[in-house]
Amino acid sequence: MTEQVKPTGELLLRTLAMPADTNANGDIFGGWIMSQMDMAGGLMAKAISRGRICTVAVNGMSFYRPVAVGDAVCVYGNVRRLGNASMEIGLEVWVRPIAKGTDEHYRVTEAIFTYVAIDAEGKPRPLPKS
Ligand SMILES: CC(=O)SCCNC(=O)CCNC(=O)[C@H](O)C(C)(C)COP(=O)(O)OP(=O)(O)OC[C@H]1O[C@@H](n2cnc3c(N)ncnc32)[C@H](O)[C@@H]1OP(=O)(O)O
Repeated sequence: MTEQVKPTGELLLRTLAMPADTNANGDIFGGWIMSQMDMAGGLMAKAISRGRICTVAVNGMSFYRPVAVGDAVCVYGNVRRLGNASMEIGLEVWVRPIAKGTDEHYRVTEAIFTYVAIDAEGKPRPLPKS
């Protein structure tokens, strides 16, 4: 893993890791983190496509460091590729362990999520031109 000093992309979502989101080790459950990423990327995909979307693929998912209860969890996104109906969005999760009272800010997870713009019948629709 290459240590990044700052996030890539736009801040899409900020939330707090809660006790209900822990796994058997007492750390935050990876599925919860993926869900936050999907929501954040989905927000960006909806804005780009100006309408309904669905998630079709998740690639290159890497978990670098654990997330603890009380951490501020921030999801950043950047557009990697726009196709006819599809959108590849690079997502990074960064943590601020605010409960520790430090200025630390580090990347814990990244992945590329692919979304497809769909119409009311769930069929792919072309992305708007501008
Ligand atoms: C919140 C949530 O959404 S949870 C996740 C739930 N997700 C779903 O229910 C999605 C289920 N999948 C589907 O309904 C269908 O696969 C659809 C509607 C997304 C796509 O239907 P398809 O018949 O595959 O459409 P088609 O072959 O025309 O592909 C449409 C676009 O999606 C892309 N695509 C489809 N499947 C994938 C995939 N697995 N990975 C990457 N891109 C994909 C295609 O490359 C194409 O991109 P382009 O238009 O930019 O060239």
